[in-house]
Amino acid sequence: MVKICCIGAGYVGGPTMAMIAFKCPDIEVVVVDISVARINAWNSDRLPIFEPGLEDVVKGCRGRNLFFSYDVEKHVAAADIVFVSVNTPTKTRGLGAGKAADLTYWESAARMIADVSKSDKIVVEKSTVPVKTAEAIEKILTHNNKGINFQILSNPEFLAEGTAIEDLAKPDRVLIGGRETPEGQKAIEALKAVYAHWVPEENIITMNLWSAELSKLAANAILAQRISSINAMSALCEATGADVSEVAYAVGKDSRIGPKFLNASVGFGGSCFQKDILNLVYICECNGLTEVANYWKQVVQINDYQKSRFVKRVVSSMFNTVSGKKIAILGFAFKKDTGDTRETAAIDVCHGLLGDNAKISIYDPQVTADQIMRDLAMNKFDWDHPQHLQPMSPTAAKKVDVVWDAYEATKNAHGVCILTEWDEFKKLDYKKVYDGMQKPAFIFDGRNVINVEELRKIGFIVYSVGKPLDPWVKDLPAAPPS
Ligand SMILES: NC(=O)C1=CN([C@@H]2O[C@H](COP(=O)(O)OP(=O)(O)OC[C@H]3O[C@@H](n4cnc5c(N)ncnc54)[C@H](O)[C@@H]3O)[C@@H](O)[C@H]2O)C=CC1
Ligand SMILES: O=C(O)[C@H]1O[C@H](OP(=O)(O)OP(=O)(O)OC[C@H]2O[C@@H](n3ccc(=O)[nH]c3=O)[C@H](O)[C@@H]2O)[C@H](O)[C@@H](O)[C@@H]1O
Repeated sequence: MVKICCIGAGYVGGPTMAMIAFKCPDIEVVVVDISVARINAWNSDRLPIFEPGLEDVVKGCRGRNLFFSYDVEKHVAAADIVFVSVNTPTKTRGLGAGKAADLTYWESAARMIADVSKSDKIVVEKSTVPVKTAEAIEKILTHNNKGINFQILSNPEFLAEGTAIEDLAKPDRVLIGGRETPEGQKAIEALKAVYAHWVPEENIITMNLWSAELSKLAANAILAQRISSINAMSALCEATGADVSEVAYAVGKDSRIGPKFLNASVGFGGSCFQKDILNLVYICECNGLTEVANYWKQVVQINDYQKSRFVKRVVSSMFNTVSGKKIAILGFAFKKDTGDTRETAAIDVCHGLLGDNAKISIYDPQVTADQIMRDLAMNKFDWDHPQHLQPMSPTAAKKVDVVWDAYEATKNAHGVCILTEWDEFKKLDYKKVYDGMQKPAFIFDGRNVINVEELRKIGFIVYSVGKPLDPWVKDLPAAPPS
């Protein structure tokens, strides 16, 4: 029986390995992590991450051929194929801080693999890593040459949170990069055989290591670029009376462009887009490609601009101050159908509003109060962030209240900001929300989920990203000086 061990039981390691175990009953899969709490949660009825459909897949094979353990070394030693799916965050200090990928976790995983291995192994890069990482990993794995053969493969993951199970069950493509040697090709075939249990052969693409590593960064950069492109258009729509949804629809009808990833928003979030683009920028700079680096940097800068533009809209609409006013925040996760808050636009928007002394009341169906408080108190690297988005003092957290109901959050509020596109926000009783609020009642839709006309009829002053402006907002400057 082929044995797989995956190091890292996070948003990628957990679901991807669960899918492999589910689809390949003849393979034993053990997911290991240094976090005991995370492993305990994977072994419990309350999984550590919220992901539609995940529970059924895990329950379908846990204890059969899917296991979660914190006995990292034992399971790595026993495996034929070791996936590494540890975090690769942006460096916060030292050389390349604020841009380069921090490979500390990867390096320590690789050293451990080298130390405990007694048999040949295929080591698979599942984490998103800078191009050429495999070369460094090879050096680490072979540093205490015990005659063991390690083959490194790059097998980047393309799942999106909230749709991870669908994405894993029917991937657009599975990418496998490896050395162009007979041993490298043999390793590629071995990994291909795992995916071939459920992925059609034509969707399994093989290539050289560096192309596979770079393809992952390129895909995320291009996806994020589409969002920044439409968000940049949203600012122009507001200035001209065009409607960004209509523009996106018209543009997306061009079969060369396609309709996906053209939803204007308060800004993209998530653990990867910003981190991977910054990483790409750093790699370009290291290769002397200044113009290319500046091009991609702009995708992140437009995203920061969009978040800060949203905050300015809120403040300027409400008589240029939100000081002492209650603002309801509906949605804190970086997108719907996940409880993940990493790099969510909501953090920057809340910082901006707190910076203007607002009192905020937050409701998200999947994010805990503890998580929100941690997010708002954390120090974020301040690369290129405008002044009002700088880290706040811990005392500011006292002005934050987290509640478990949208109506509670909006009660007595002067304004409502919708920051995540949860389906339930489309179905709220907005008459009830309006009746419970201070007047004039403002609503700022950062996700274009509400029916603007209906809400205006109720009496709300409505701002919706990229939509024709409410007469109230129209007469105000789009971006007053900070
Ligand atoms: N979150 C996502 O949707 C996607 C993430 N990725 C990439 O996958 C990688 C992992 O991302 P996530 O799963 O979101 O991160 P995560 O933070 O949820 O999970 C990483 C896990 O690795 C564990 N870990 C770190 N060092 C370890 C070590 N030495 N030994 C054992 N366990 C260790 C941590 O405790 C943590 O539980 C990143 O490189 C990310 O860019 C790629 C595609 C999608
Ligand atoms: O490498 C990764 O981590 C993953 O990053 C993204 O997945 P994810 O961040 O989970 O979610 P997305 O659906 O891409 O959304 C990212 C952000 O963009 C925003 N978004 C998305 C689409 C859109 O049209 N507009 C928009 O503002 C979302 O609300 C969210 O904040 C990619 O879609 C995945 O393919 C990739 O594997």
